[in-house]
Amino acid sequence: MPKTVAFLGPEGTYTDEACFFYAPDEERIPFASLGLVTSALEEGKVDQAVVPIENSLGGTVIEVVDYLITSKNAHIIGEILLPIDHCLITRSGVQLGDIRVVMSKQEALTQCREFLSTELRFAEQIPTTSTALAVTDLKEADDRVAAIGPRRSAELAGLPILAQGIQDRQNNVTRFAVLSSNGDYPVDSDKTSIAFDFDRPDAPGLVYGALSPFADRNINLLKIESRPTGKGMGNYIFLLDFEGQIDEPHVQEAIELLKQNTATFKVFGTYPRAKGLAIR
Ligand SMILES: O=C(O)C(=O)C[C@]1(C(=O)O)C=C[C@@H](O)C=C1
Repeated sequence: MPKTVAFLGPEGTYTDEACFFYAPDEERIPFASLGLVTSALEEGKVDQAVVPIENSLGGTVIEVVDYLITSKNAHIIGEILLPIDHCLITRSGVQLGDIRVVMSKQEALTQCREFLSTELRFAEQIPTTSTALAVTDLKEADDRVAAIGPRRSAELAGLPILAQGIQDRQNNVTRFAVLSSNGDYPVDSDKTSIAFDFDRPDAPGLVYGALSPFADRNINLLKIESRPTGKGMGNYIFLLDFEGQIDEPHVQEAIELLKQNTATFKVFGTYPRAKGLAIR
């Protein structure tokens, strides 16, 4: 039986493309928002989900990282790096000077900040649940409205592209995570993502002390960031990506030492690191 894989719809989103790249032969199911995608996984309605987690211009997709922090079921089992090339899409016959409103997912608006602030500086920006939804909504909108989305979403909607490559940098890439509710990890895993917070008040050397067991064992850290815990100003949970599989002895040693100072400790997943960009 094919697996069911949830993704952020409708058809034509960047996540649709990443999901197709990951699971061309599985049953791919679109959901109307990221919240609905993660709930479907959490409630066991689908086997897996593909979600955007980080962009090279805009940084973390906060909604997804906050879901991973609280989820009881989700594990990262893979990642996909997709080049992101944004198009300005309109109804037919519309010129740049006609546009008063630009709709897209907030992440896409953020990635096109320079274009929007120079070419469309007086246009109102309206966030939508996905880029492709903004594009399909154009069909019911008037000529003053434009959308930012992938070329494929314009093709699917039969709408013209007024400008392409409007993101602030040409080498714009989004990292997507493949999430599973099954705890098994892929055999060829070589990257691990964890989260932790400290069991003691802030003090000099706290983060240094937590990370030094990784440096001492030659474990390459790939990413570190913090998110507020919500328990008050100055309370953070740290998110760490590093090279290595969770059950390698030197990784286990570093984690055991780290855990001596943590209140919360969670493994988001151990999975194969993306070897290159997903080719279209
Ligand atoms: O709206 C989409 O098309 C998506 O797939 C979501 C998303 C995101 O949230 O990061 C994915 C890639 C781009 O960075 C912009 C939007």
